[in-house]
Amino acid sequence: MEIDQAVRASSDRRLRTKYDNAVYVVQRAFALYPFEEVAFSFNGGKDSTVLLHLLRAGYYLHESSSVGGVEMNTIQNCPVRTIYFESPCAFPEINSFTYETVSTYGLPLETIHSDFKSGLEGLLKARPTKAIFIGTRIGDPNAEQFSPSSPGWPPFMRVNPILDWSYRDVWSFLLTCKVKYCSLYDQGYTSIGSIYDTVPNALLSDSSTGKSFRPAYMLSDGRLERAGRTKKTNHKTDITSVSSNGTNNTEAEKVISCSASVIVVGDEILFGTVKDKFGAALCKKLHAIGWRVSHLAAVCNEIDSVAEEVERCKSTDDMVFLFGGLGPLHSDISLAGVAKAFGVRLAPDEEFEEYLSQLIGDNYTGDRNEMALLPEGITELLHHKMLPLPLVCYFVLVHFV
Ligand SMILES: Cc1cc2nc3c(=O)[nH]c(=O)nc-3n(C[C@H](O)[C@H](O)[C@H](O)COP(=O)(O)O)c2cc1C
Ligand SMILES: Nc1ncnc2c1ncn2[C@@H]1O[C@H](COP(=O)(O)OP(=O)(O)OP(=O)(O)O)[C@@H](O)[C@H]1O
Repeated sequence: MEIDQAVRASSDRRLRTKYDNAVYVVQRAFALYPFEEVAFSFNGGKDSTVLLHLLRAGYYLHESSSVGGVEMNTIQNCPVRTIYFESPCAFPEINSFTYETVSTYGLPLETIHSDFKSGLEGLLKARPTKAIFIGTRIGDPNAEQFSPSSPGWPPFMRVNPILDWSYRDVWSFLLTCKVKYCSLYDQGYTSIGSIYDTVPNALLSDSSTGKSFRPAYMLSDGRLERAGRTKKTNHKTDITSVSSNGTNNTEAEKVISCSASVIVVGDEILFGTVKDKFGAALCKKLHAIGWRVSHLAAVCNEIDSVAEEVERCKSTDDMVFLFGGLGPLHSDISLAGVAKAFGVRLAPDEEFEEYLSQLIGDNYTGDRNEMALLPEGITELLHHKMLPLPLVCYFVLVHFV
């Protein structure tokens, strides 16, 4: 199978590890659910293009293991039910790439002309669908690749084989496997939304002409992948600009008008096995410096719960303090929740990963399981890097609001 061969022949150890883990997730899903009850959510974007080829590789390996490898070399396609939410605001290049790819790989396509939630409700009513492959990436090594749809959504399992892939991983895969991708990426688009909210990424602007853009794979800092997306507007008045009657605030008034909310994340708080002392102490401190704390909430270790709470608080308060759920465990999902609330992606700190790989030597591949093998001093260092959520929140606030 050409995808598998290309990755195996590559000298990029990190890519091979990411690929093996992702294909394993695909194979697990094919083993767990009846094939006709699995769907693939495909939109012609780079992440879903990666996913398509991982599905082909996973399906090939799954089928060859179930029939003893006989004649399976001929399987090039993965006839998985494919769903595309086609929007009138989609780029024509995205539409044509999607339809061309569907035809090249013989994917049975179901086009849906409504929003995700109601489209999925209709889909599940029309045909039993237990699991849906999605090309979401959140760059969080602790994230769950199998995650049930959120409360309030129709019930299915979201299967996210590339959840922990970085921007660089996506491009190493597409370029190593030499597969076709949508032409917009060669024109400087790095993440594609609708025609109304997406432009080429200015960081790829060709400085000599100022007119053309370099290809998406040349973006060196994957954290800026969404720089070509117009930011969601924050309807809350900027506290440093004007007061409610339109006049400029004095410095003192600005401080007094600040409001905050405090979110503590942790199942143990909700189970009542641990008492939260930090929240109360923080409220006291804030009150002492003239801030109004409008809300103190405890939420469970779930990305969507954290995201919903942050979303709610950030639209009403000037500052949101959040703590808990920041360690290296699977249950530590706060960073992913904050990122989701801001509509941004967590990106692995590739500079730090490189530093780690120099410390550990050639054996480091970026696999999260290797964390357990790290010498104590480095684990501690890593811990320090992951701990200061207030700083991370600050970073998210400063850069994305
Ligand atoms: C097949 C599919 C399933 C989804 N399931 C959920 C879900 O269970 N809960 C949720 O909050 N959003 C769900 N979404 C919405 C996505 O999380 C996300 O908001 C959407 O892909 C837009 O992402 P973007 O802002 O990166 O373009 C789903 C989307 C798709 C295509
Ligand atoms: N309109 C859609 N139809 C079907 N699936 C979709 C649609 N929009 C998003 N998805 C699913 O959600 C995943 C994540 O979407 P996202 O926009 O983050 O990535 P992408 O479109 O693949 O790449 P890019 O970030 O470059 O736009 C997709 O890979 C796909 O599985």
